[in-house]
Amino acid sequence: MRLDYLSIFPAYFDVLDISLVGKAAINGLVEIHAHDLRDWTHDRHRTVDDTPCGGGAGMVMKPDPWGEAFDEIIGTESDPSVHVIFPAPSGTPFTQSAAAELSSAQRIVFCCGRYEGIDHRVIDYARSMWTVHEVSLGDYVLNGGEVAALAITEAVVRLVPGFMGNPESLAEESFSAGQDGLLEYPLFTRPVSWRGLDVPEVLMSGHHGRIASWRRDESVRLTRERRPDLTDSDSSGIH
Ligand SMILES: COC(=O)COc1cccc(COC(=O)c2cn[nH]c2)c1
Repeated sequence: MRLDYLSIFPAYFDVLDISLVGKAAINGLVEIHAHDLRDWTHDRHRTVDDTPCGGGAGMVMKPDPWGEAFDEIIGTESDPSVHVIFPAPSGTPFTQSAAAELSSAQRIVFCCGRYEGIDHRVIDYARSMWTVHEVSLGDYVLNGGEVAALAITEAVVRLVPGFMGNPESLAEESFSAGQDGLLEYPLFTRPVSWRGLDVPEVLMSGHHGRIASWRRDESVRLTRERRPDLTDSDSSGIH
């Protein structure tokens, strides 16, 4: 999998060389390329933004640098196998299933917006050429798409076959199919008693049926408490 990052702060992605993703990059599973959008400007100030047509506060990212960067980084041929991701507050909520789908992509290009956003024609052009995803990580606003791109990268790359040392652990995570779309149950390890707090007895019983039942009950309780929106979805085992 090749990952490209287009940003006016490409140094954000240096961290990928040391993190979990770095290991994947080293063993050839993932190839990382970060690019400075200003490399595709031609004025002395390397300008990437301008005032919004129609007025309004803030600045909008100009389309020209994006178009020239696309030409050089991705090419001028249409190719639906290339996934182009625009993190944005206005995007579709990013989910574990979206991460799973993207984990089989051969190429993902992250376009990190700043200011008030990117000229919409950039997204329209990208949609005419590649597979575009405008995704939101949540109902809040960041200063730019870089942090969101890092989060999406981690969610996707850890699902790439061969990346995780113990793939079984993926099956029991929150939101994974193995959990029926429920939140993960509470986890414990040794010592059995810690600062007056004990591991639930059932987990020390060695009775696998009771342990499975306790874990399911805890997942249902937590999901009902924290994520009632998940309890009605078809994917969750509770209704
Ligand atoms: C079409 O894409 C764009 O115009 C992107 O423009 C912007 C503008 C400001 C901030 C961001 C970063 O994304 C978020 O804040 C975000 C993502 N998830 N939740 C919050 C992106």
